[in-house]
Amino acid sequence: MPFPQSKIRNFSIIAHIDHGKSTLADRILEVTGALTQREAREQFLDKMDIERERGITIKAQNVRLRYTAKDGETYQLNLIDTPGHVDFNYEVSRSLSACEGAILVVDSTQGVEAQTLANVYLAIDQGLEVLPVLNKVDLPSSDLDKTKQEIEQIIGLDTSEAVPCSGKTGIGVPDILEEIVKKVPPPKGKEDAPLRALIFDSWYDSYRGAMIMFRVVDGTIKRGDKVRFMSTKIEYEVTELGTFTPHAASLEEIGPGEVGFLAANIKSVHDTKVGDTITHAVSQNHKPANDPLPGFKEVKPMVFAGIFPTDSSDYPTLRDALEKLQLNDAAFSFEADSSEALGFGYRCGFLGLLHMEIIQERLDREFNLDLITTAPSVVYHVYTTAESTDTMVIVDNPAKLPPPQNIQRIEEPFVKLTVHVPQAYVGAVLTLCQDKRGTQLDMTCPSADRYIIVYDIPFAEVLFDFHDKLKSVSRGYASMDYEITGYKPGNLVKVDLMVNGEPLDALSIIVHRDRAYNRGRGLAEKLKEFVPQQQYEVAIQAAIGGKIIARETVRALRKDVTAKCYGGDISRKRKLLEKQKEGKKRMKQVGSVEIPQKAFLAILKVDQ
Ligand SMILES: Nc1nc2c(ncn2[C@@H]2O[C@H](COP(=O)(O)OP(=O)(O)OP(=O)(O)O)[C@@H](O)[C@H]2O)c(=O)[nH]1
Repeated sequence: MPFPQSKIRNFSIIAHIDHGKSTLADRILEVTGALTQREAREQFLDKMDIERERGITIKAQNVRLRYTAKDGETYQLNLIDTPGHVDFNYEVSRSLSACEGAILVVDSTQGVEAQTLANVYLAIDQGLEVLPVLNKVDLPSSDLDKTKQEIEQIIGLDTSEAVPCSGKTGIGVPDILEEIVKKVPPPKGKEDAPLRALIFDSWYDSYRGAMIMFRVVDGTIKRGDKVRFMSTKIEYEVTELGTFTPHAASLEEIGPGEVGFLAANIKSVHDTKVGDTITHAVSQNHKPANDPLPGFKEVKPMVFAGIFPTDSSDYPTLRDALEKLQLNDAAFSFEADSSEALGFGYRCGFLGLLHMEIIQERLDREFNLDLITTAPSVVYHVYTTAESTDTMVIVDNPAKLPPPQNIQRIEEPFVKLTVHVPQAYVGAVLTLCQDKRGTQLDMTCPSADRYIIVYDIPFAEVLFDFHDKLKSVSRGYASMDYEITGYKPGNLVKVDLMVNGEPLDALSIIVHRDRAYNRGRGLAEKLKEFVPQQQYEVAIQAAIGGKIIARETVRALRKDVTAKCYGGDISRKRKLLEKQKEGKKRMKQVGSVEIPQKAFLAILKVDQ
C-alpha cells in the first residue's frame, strides 16, 4: 500500500546565501531523529568535499523523514535542500517542482537580501506555500521586528506566524515542523492513473550506472517494473528503488506524492534527461501515460571557456569525465575545440564563474586531470557583412571572432542587476555600476536604511570581479542578483596577445573599445609577470586587429636551479630537478615559451 498522500509533506528550504539553510536542514534531521548529533554537527547534507570546504551548497540533496506531529499522526516529510548561489538558480527551481511548500529562511541579523527575493519569486511562481522563518535568533544582533517588517514590505508575505528560530541552538525547530504539517498542502496525485514521475536530478555511480532522482506525481512505481523515459522512449527494468533517510535505504515501491531514486543499469548517460517523465512500458498490468509532465525550462550556459589537458594523452579521459559531470549537471555543456596555442580540448559552457570553478575543481579532484582553462567569455552575437540572409554568428570564443572588416556590429548580453544596500554605501554602488557601463533603471527605499538599486548593465561587466568589488565598496553589506534580459549592440573589439610573435589565441578577449588600450597594456604587463625568464629575450605584445598597442619584454636569464647545490650532493640536486619538473606540469608550450596555467587565470584579475 502506498503511503497515504494526506500524510506526505514535500518541502524545500530557500534562502539568501549564508542565511543558514544547511544548518537548519541538519537540525531538522536531528530533531526528527534521522541523524545523530555528531552527524548533524558535520553538516550531513553538504556531501561534496568542495561544498564543505567552501561552505556552500551546490547539488540539491533530498531526505525522507518520519515525523510524529502534535496531532499524534505520523507524517512523511520529504526535505529538499537547495543551493543559494545565483549561478545555481536552475537547481532551485527544479527542486521546487518536487514540492508543495518552501521554508523561507531569513537571517534576522541581516534581513531580506537580493537572493532572498529571487528565490522567493521562484517559489511563488511555482505556486508553493511559503513559510517565512527568522533564523539566527541566538545572536545578539538579531532584530526580529526589522526583519519581519522587511519581509512584509519587500516581499509582501504575512509574518504574523513567522517562527523565530536558530539552526545553531535548535530553538524554534519543532515549531517549524508543526507549521510544515499544518500549512504545506499534501500532494494530490492520482493513485490509479498511469505512472508519471518527474526526473529532477541524476548522477553517475560507477557500479550502478546512471542514478535518477524523481518525484512520483501519479501512479506507483515498483522494483522490477519495466519503465519508459517519455522523451527518449527508451525502456529499462528498475533494479533498485530507494530513498535517503539520509542514508540510502532500499524500497519496494514509491507511490504518488513520494520522492525517491532508481537504478536500472543505465549505461549511457544520454538516456536520462532531467525534466523528463518516467512512465510504465506497455505490459499486461500497465498502461503508459499519454502526456508527459511539463518539464523544465532548458538552462543555457552563459559563460564559456576552453578546457585543455596539459598532457594530450589525457584527451579521451577528459571527454569521459566531462560526460559524467554533465549527467550530474544539465547546465554544463561541452564540445570539442582546438587551439593553436593549447592543442585539442573542449569548449565548455557554464552558468557563471562559480559554476566554472566548481567544474574545474571536480575535474581536478575526482578525475585527477591536469588541465589548463582559458579566460571565460560571454556569448556574443556578431552580425557580419556577408550578403547571405543569415548574417548573425554566435561567438562564445573571442579567438573565433571574424576579422574586423567582416563585422557589421557586435551585440553583447545585458542583465538586469539588482543590488540591495544600506544607505551609507549607495553612492559607492552607483559609481561602481556607472563605471561598469551600467544604466540606472530604478532606485527604491522600501524600508529604513535599505535601498534597492536596479541597473541595466553588460553581463561581461558583472561576470568577472563585480561581486568582489561590490562587497569591497559596501564593506560586505551589499547583496546582488541578476537575470539576463537580452542583447544590445556595443562598441566592442578583440584584443590579442602574442608571445615572441606567436599569437596566444587562448588569451584573446573581447572588450569595449574605450577600455581596449588599457586592457591590452594591463594584459601584457600581467603576462610578463608569469612568463618565466628564458635564455633569450621574450617579447609580449598586445594588438587590436593587427595593430600593436603594447609591448613588454621578459629579459633573458639562464636559471640554474641546481646552482645552490654545492659539494656534489646528488640526492638534493635530484630533488630540485624533480621539483622543477613537477612545476612544469601545468605549463603549456607556446612556440618556444612555456606559459603557466596561472597566467590564463590572472588575465581575469586585470582591472577592467
Ligand atoms: N549563530 C548562528 N549561526 C548560524 C545559524 N545558522 C547558521 N549559522 C552559521 O551561518 C553560516 C552559514 O550557514 P549555512 O547553513 O552554511 O548557510 P546556507 O544558507 O546553507 O549557505 P549555502 O549553503 O552556502 O547557501 C555558517 O557559518 C553557520 O554556522 C544560527 O542559527 N545561529
